[in-house]
Amino acid sequence: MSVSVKCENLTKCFGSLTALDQVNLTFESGRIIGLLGPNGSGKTTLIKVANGLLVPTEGKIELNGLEPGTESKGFVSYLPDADYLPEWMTVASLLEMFQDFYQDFDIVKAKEMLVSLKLTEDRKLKALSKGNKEKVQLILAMSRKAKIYFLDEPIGGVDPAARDFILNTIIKNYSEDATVVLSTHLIADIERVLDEAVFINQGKVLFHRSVDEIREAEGKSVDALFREVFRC
Ligand SMILES: Nc1ncnc2c1ncn2[C@@H]1O[C@H](COP(=O)(O)OP(=O)(O)OP(=O)(O)O)[C@@H](O)[C@H]1O
Repeated sequence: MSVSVKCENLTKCFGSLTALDQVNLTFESGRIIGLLGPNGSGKTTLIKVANGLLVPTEGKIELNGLEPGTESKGFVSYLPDADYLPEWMTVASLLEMFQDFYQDFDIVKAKEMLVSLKLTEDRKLKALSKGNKEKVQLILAMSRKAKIYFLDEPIGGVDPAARDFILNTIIKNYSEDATVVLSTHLIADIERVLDEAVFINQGKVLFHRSVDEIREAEGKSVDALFREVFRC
């Protein structure tokens, strides 16, 4: 295993608001890590900084030793939390676009996943329901043979019946030396696939532990611990 994501004193301020506050984290390859925290805790901000959409105010993040930029985009697959693809494009044309953009895009795998989720290629994105649009976006992100995946709320809008398929897709489709960092509020659904959990609150890391260790030491699930730590 090698270090694939490293944050050193990573800080991001929006005016007087500190969205990320001196974050120090190290993620190794081959791990699936859940970024868990209440609304507004800084999860999306961290993922955006990692993907070069936001610039740190202080500190840095490195992806396989590189700061986010053109080179890192070649091996980092990013699923944003909001719709980001042109709505007028059909699923088929999106597959072609990804194939043109990313050398590591596996179109055969993407097509197989579309069939499994009963999605057809001829429809325009704008004609799809919210959940089906999310499925298409996730399929595109997971069909890259990337080294690092950042998935911001990958199953937020997806119906419970499809969630298991999608989680299995995530597990099945990432290679053993890749790293998956995902943010979610659906901890109970997702924790079975997680190796590690980062609890984050008001931009600060509360802890970063292995999921097995949490279960053994605390005698409860990650979901139960989350509810306890962040009880309103
Ligand atoms: N572009 C921005 N301008 C100003 N403030 C911002 C901006 N983006 C995020 N914030 C603020 O930064 C903080 C962290 O937001 P972020 O979206 O990272 O939280 P989150 O943990 O992803 O939340 P959620 O679970 O609700 O998606 C919040 O207080 C948010 O209002």
